[in-house]
This record gives sequence, C-alpha cells and structure tokens, in this order.
Amino acid sequence: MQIGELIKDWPCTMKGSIRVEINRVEDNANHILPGDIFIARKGNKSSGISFIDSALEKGAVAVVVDDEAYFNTSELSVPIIWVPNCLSFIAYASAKMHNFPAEALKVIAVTGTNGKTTVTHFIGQILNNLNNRAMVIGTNGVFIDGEKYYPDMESLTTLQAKNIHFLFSEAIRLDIPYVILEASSIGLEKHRLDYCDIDLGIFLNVTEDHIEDHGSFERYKMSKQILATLAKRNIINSDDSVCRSIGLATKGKRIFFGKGSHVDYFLQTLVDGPSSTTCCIQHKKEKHIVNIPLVGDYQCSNVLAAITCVNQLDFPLVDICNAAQKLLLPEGRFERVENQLGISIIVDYAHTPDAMKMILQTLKKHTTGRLIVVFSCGGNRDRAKRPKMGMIASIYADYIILTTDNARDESPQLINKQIRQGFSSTQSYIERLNRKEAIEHALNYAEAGDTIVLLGKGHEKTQQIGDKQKYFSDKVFVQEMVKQLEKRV
Ligand SMILES: CC(=O)N[C@H]1[C@@H](OP(=O)(O)OP(=O)(O)OC[C@H]2O[C@@H](n3ccc(=O)[nH]c3=O)[C@H](O)[C@@H]2O)O[C@H](CO)[C@@H](O)[C@@H]1O[C@H](C)C(=O)N[C@@H](C)C(=O)N[C@H](CCC(=O)O)C(=O)O
Ligand SMILES: Nc1ncnc2c1ncn2[C@@H]1O[C@H](COP(=O)(O)OP(=O)(O)OP(=O)(O)O)[C@@H](O)[C@H]1O
Repeated sequence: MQIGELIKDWPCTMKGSIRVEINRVEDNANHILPGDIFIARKGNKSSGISFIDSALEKGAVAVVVDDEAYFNTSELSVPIIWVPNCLSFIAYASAKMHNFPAEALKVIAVTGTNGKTTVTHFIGQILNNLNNRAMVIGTNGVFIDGEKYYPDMESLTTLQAKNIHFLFSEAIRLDIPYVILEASSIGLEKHRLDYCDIDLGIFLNVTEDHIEDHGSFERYKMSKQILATLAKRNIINSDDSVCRSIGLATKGKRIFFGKGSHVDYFLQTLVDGPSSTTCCIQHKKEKHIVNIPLVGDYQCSNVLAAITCVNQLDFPLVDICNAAQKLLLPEGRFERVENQLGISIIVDYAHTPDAMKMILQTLKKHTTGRLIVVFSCGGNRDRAKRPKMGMIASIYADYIILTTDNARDESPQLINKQIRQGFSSTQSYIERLNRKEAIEHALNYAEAGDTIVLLGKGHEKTQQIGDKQKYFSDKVFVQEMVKQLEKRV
C-alpha cells in the first residue's frame, strides 16, 4: 500500500512523497523490516523518537510522530508524518493494512477485573461444541478451537493493535468466524482495541486493580467504559454495581444478566455442590436446568455471561445450556492437582482482592479440614491491594504461608510486611520467601482433609525477580512434590 492511501482519511500533516510503498506498521525499532513504516510513539519508559535512526538503518521507509516540534524541525531522508495521537493511528493503520479484517468476523470482547480469560475460553468452548470454529486471544495466549497456537506472540492480556489485526487476518485465512478477546483497562486506554469492529462487549465486574497505572478507581472505571462505546451491543453483569452503572449510562443496545430482578438472562442456584453446581437459567419464557461442572457463585456468573453471549449470537439456548455442562476452566484457574494424600490441592491465578475473596470463600465452604493459603503479591504493582489481600486471606485461612510472587524490583519481605498489615492479630502464618520451600512447607504441614491453595501465579511458567525471569511453575513443582510424598507414604 502507498503512504497516500494509508493516510488519506486520517488527520495528519506530511513531509515527503505520498507514493512510497509500505509493507507493515511497526512501533518497535528492533522489529523493523525493510519496507515498514515506523511509528515513533511516546512510551512510559522512552520515546520512539530516540529510535528513529535505528529504524531507518533497518530499512524503515517512512516515520510517523505525534511530537509537533520534532516534526517541524526534522530533516529525514524518508517521508515523515505528524498525527495527533500515535497509539490511535497504530490501531487505524494496522486495521487498514490488513483491509479491516474485523468487519468480516464476529468479534467479542470481554472486560472485567476478574474472569476475562475464563469467560473468553467458555465462549470459545461453547461455540466449538456447537460445531463452530473460534479463536480466543488473551492472557494465556492465542487458542484456536482449544489448542494453543502462535507460541511466540507477546504475552499481554490485550495484544497490541498490530498483532490483533494480524490475528484477525489469520482467522479469515483459516476460516474461523468467531474471535473472542480479552479487553484490559490498559489495552482499552492505549487504543489497542480501536477499529476492531466489536459486535459484543461483555462487562463482568469492576473491582480494584491497576489503580496505580490509571491514577484512580474512577479513571480505571472510565478505561473499562471505553468498551461500551466500541461495541455495537453490550452484555452487562447486573449483579455488579459498577458494571450496572456503566450499562445504564450506555446508549446502544444493552443486555443484562445476573441473579437479581429485571435481567434479560437470569440464573438461580439450585444445588451448590463440592464439585458442581446445579442451576436454573431463564431467558424470556425459556427455562433450563443446567449442571455446571464448577464450584462457586462467581463461576456461575462467568458461565451465565458466556451463555448470554452465545445466545445473542443467535444459537438456541437449549443447545448452549447442554454445551455449558461440559465447560472446562482454562489452565491455572481453580486447577486441582490430583494426589493420593487425601489433601485437596488447588492452583489459582487470583491476584486481586475480589478474586481472592471469591476463591477462598468457595474453598472454605467445601473444606472439612484446614484451609492453607500460599501467596504473596506482585512487585511494582498496586501497593494498596496488599493489606486488603492480607485481610481477606486472614478472614478465611487457617494457616498462611507468605512467599514471593513476581516481586520485580521490590523486596518480597517488604511486600509481605504490607500484606501482614491486614492480618488479624491472632493469624497463624509463616514466611518462606523461596516459593519452592513455601509449597514444600504447605505439603508437609497439611493433613488428610485439608485444602492447600497456591494463589497468584496460575498458568505462569516464570517468576520475575529483579530484572531476571526464571522458570517456575506452581503446578509442575507441586506435582513433583506430591509424587515424592506419595512414594514415602
Ligand atoms: C504499559 C504498557 O502498555 N506498556 C507497553 C508499552 O510500553 P511503553 O508504552 O512504556 O513503551 P516504552 O518501552 O517506553 O517504549 C516507547 C516506544 O519506543 C519503542 N522502543 C523501545 C525500546 C527500544 O529499544 N526500541 C524501541 O523502538 C517501543 O516499541 C515503543 O514504541 O509498549 C511496550 C512495547 O510496545 C510493551 O511491551 C509494554 O507492555 C509491557 C510489557 C506491559 O507489561 N504491559 C502491561 C502493563 C499491560 O499492558 N498490561 C495489560 C493489563 C494486564 C492485566 O489486566 O493484568 C495487558 O493488556 O496486558
Ligand atoms: N467472575 C469472577 N469474579 C471474581 N473473581 C473471579 C471471577 N472469575 C475468576 N475469578 C478469579 O480470578 C482469577 C483470574 O481469572 P481470569 O484469569 O479468568 O481473570 P482475568 O480477568 O483474565 O485476569 P487477568 O487479566 O489478570 O489475566 C481466577 O483464578 C479466580 O480466582
């Protein structure tokens, strides 16, 4: 495509020829290939402008900036374009270079503080069960019909726009009509989901997370709210007060789901068992009894969100409810580690106060013995969460083992000290900073009938301490330990 074609409908000012051919849009100079257009955007750590020389050396044929002073004074050997906002231009240009692929797909975007990965996978599984192909994009990677593909893709909850539109074009090439993606507040704010032609937006819940990134809860909520303006129709959890207020403020078509009155899709729990939940799902005059193979009210809410979504895609509710009886959680979400020790061992990705409350409440209800919780909090992220998570752990846990999460540039001891501020004065706990030792201690401490829950890392295969990433998987390590203990027993 020629530059002139790319920018003809976009507000901009340009120096140089509009006839230069471009191949791809790229904002990282290290990834420039000959023929790319380099978008020199401002970041949190650096400015793309300092990498323009490097991009040109690698073969960039044009440069885009949103810094007016730089544009006015620059004298580059290639065309330079000024746009008001590089991030929104990247989204537009990526969509245009791929010929706006989202328009040929059904795109569903799921937002919420917790449950995005779960619900996107549920929607994908229900569609697969109804013989339709689906691509799911999010924290756990890119999945096609339940299998993981594109292993080298960046690991973000919401990918950068250049990658999203590439994957949309892949979906078209592979004849996959449905793409379900996670919409993080950061992704929405950074324009990663602009020009995605979103058919259905789903709002699960808005509680506390990423407050330091956004500056305040109000701004975090406003970022989530962007989805309501991007999506043609919005599916809203009426049980969550913030989602409901976003829904009520939304002009387009809204569909409400939940356990309360005046909803379009209603769920009533009939039997709340230790390994499954039986509930009644009602939409207009249609009612179905569904046996969901999951525990916890929050999982029922996730299932209802997925059922509502697929029914809104015009599949019959009865078939969807049948498919919902076979749902599986994504890796690292309430994942049970089988063992012969009589101990219930669960790996879970809960890393926010609300997620922690949901899982600990659920486990406490179904545990006959003691509830042993192994966790810490991530470094360089919301400090205010820490005492709150400490308090929640202290309400439900009989014994807490404080350890190390992705401590990044912070001291795990100091993180744990802030967590302990939320503990009750009688809380029984120990600190084992080495995560392996913490898990080992939990297994040695537990007796038959107890439950051990390893929180915060879920599916992750690495632990980031300082600027080093080392291999570590809660699941793999606990499985190894279980094998050793089983041999000894
Ligand atoms: C906050 C955020 O969105 N950060 C992303 C962002 O960093 P940044 O804007 O600060 O960019 P920067 O590093 O200052 O660089 C500025 C510009 O110079 C370019 N550059 C930089 C260095 C270089 O050597 N050469 C070069 O060209 C960069 O590509 C960029 O265009 O752009 C980088 C490269 O394009 C991303 O890798 C980085 O995501 C990092 C990995 C990240 O962790 N993001 C997290 C916070 C994130 O987006 N999380 C959300 C929410 C997750 C959740 O809900 O839990 C997500 O959707 O994943
Ligand atoms: N609806 C829900 N409400 C509260 N907590 C939930 C809900 N669904 C899942 N969780 C908890 O949140 C954890 C993470 O779930 P999931 O990965 O689906 O959320 P997410 O929004 O994708 O998180 P992230 O964006 O950080 O990847 C789960 O392991 C569980 O403990």
